[in-house]
Amino acid sequence: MDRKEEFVKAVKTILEIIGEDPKREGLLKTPERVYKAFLHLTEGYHKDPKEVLGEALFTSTNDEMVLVRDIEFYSLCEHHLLPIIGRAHVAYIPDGKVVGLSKIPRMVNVYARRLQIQEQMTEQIADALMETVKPKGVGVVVQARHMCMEMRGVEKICSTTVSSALRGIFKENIKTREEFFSLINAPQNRRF
Ligand SMILES: Nc1nc2c(ncn2[C@@H]2O[C@H](COP(=O)(O)OP(=O)(O)OP(=O)(O)O)[C@@H](O)[C@H]2O)c(=O)[nH]1
Ligand SMILES: [Zn+2]
Repeated sequence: MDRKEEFVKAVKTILEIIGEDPKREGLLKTPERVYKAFLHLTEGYHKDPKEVLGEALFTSTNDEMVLVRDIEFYSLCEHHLLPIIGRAHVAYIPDGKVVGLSKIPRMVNVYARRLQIQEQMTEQIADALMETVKPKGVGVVVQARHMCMEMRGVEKICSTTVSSALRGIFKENIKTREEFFSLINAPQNRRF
């Protein structure tokens, strides 16, 4: 049996255990659909985030803060395999090199499309940027809703979890940190 067949068999078993009939018409193709969906939702395991960033590095004399905010993402929590839906705000101060802007959301996606806990994902994003672009510093804030806290468990549908990771000058310099948080929160920086 190949891996796909094993997956399909496992989903059929799950359907039976929850009281469903995997042979009923509406469910016939479900195990295969779930297989395809999970391959997509976890495709980040087969991609190297640092390679993604490394594809577009440009020499630059700019040394002011660059912020890509409101990067929406979908992930899965590693405890319950339920969705984490959120936004990441990623900033850095260049030190001789800037990265192609689109590569930042691409890198966020690579980490999001794995089984995650929010704090780990936040740190991974910061570290990948530090190691690849080698800037003066990095700031990352992630805001997310955890379906395992909304649809089940504690059932708090209004709670948002906020996590941050600061590196280099963002950690050392209070003014840089303040600039970062005010840029994230400034209403005029909301989408126009
Ligand atoms: N720190 C952290 N915890 C998370 C994240 N996603 C889910 N969790 C938590 O992981 C914990 C797992 O706790 P357990 O007691 O082992 O599992 P559980 O019985 O399903 O817990 P409840 O959700 O409280 O019902 C829960 O408190 C979840 O809220 C995350 O991204 N970061
Ligand atoms: Zn969970």
